[in-house]
Amino acid sequence: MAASPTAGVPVCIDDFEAIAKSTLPAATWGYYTSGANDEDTLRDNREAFRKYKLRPRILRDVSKVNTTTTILGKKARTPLCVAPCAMHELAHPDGEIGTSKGQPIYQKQPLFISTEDINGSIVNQPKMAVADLGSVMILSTYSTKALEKVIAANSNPDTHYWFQLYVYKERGISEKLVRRAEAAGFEALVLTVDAPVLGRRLLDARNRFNPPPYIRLENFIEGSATGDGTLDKSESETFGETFGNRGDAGLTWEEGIAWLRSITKLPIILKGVLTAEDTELAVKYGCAGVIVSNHGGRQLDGVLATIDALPEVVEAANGRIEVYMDGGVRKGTDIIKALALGARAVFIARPILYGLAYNGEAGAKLALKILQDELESGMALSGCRDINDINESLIHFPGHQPQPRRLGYYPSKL
Ligand SMILES: Cc1cc2nc3c(=O)[nH]c(=O)nc-3n(C[C@H](O)[C@H](O)[C@H](O)COP(=O)(O)O)c2cc1C
Ligand SMILES: CCCCC(=O)C(=O)O
Repeated sequence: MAASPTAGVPVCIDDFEAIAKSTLPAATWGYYTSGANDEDTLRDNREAFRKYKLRPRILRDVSKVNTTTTILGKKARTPLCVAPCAMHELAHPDGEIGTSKGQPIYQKQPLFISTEDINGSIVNQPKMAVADLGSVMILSTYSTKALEKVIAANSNPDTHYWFQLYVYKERGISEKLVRRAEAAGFEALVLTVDAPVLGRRLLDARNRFNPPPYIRLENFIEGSATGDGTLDKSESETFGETFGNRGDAGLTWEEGIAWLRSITKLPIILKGVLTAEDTELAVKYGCAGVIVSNHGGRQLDGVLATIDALPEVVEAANGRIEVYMDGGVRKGTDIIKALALGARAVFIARPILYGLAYNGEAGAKLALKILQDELESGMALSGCRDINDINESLIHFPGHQPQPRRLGYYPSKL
């Protein structure tokens, strides 16, 4: 874990986290940071990356590194994407619009953050001499800015918006959200399937976490400028209770996925797949992709870290659908390891919230820029010019090809 920032300006994601911890109200910090129960999975998500070591190649021309790829067949300028997170306004009034506008722009050159940047200019005013960069942002059903506003705030055609969906017992609520997402220009629906009930988050229970009154779940505000939904939360319910009372824990492959497919032509991505068996079913039920995710350790505690579950899912998908991952990604080399193990794209959640908490839109931009810079420098240092150069041969893991050589293996004359 990196030390906390010395001059107050974050230079890595752990710095943002340390600042968020000391500045956010305790209950918000608790909601953002915590996992379920003992938080074993929360910890494992990060720790597991360390087991996979890199096998860099040398003396390849890496004077230019290109992170362009395709996601669901559409051009993306980087495989670094934004996962859905409820209530960005808890971090900063810019909310999801700040995240959205923060996403497409980053400074293409120089590759590394300069002293000048560290001294502040990029923090307060991200440089505009930048190449626009686009990838995917998934907007949560529980966003604090209405879905129409978030998509309208972006002008970069290379940025793709997907809408994350929870299915409610009152299907009409979910159907309305689907219709609005379609009309607004969202390109895919991300159905979160690891939360039939809410995980037991002890910190939230102790804090009796409830968003402050100024927080509006704009996708549900009836009669607002853009919202026409009907899910309003009663005063006495906590956020978690609302979720438990309205969400449909009875959802199944046969009925639920078939229902969703029957009401939309948008591609459906399942978020929260951890096994080969469910990957096979996702293919069978016509899903376009799966996100290997354990909800950032917030749902079932004790499941595999996502980087450990990824190879099984990639193997089962066998190129038939795209496989993405999220969970514990905090460094450029984490992204490289996930891509090397077969992820098409990688999503981040808490780093964005910490970026927003630091400085709104500019903070979200800075967090993304740091990760993108780390991805590019990591690729250069591994001898990868192109995303397609990142493959399994970059990974060393005990039991994984190539096998580690035991001491004494080499002939003594060498
Ligand atoms: C505060 C918070 C809110 C979240 N809200 C949602 C949500 O509304 N929908 C969803 O599918 N996942 C949600 N997630 C899960 C993330 O999309 C993602 O799976 C996970 O946090 C990734 O791990 P990371 O935070 O380590 O990057 C949330 C996560 C956090 C931390
Ligand atoms: C109340 C749950 C919705 C947001 C969410 O998915 C999370 O907090 O993890």
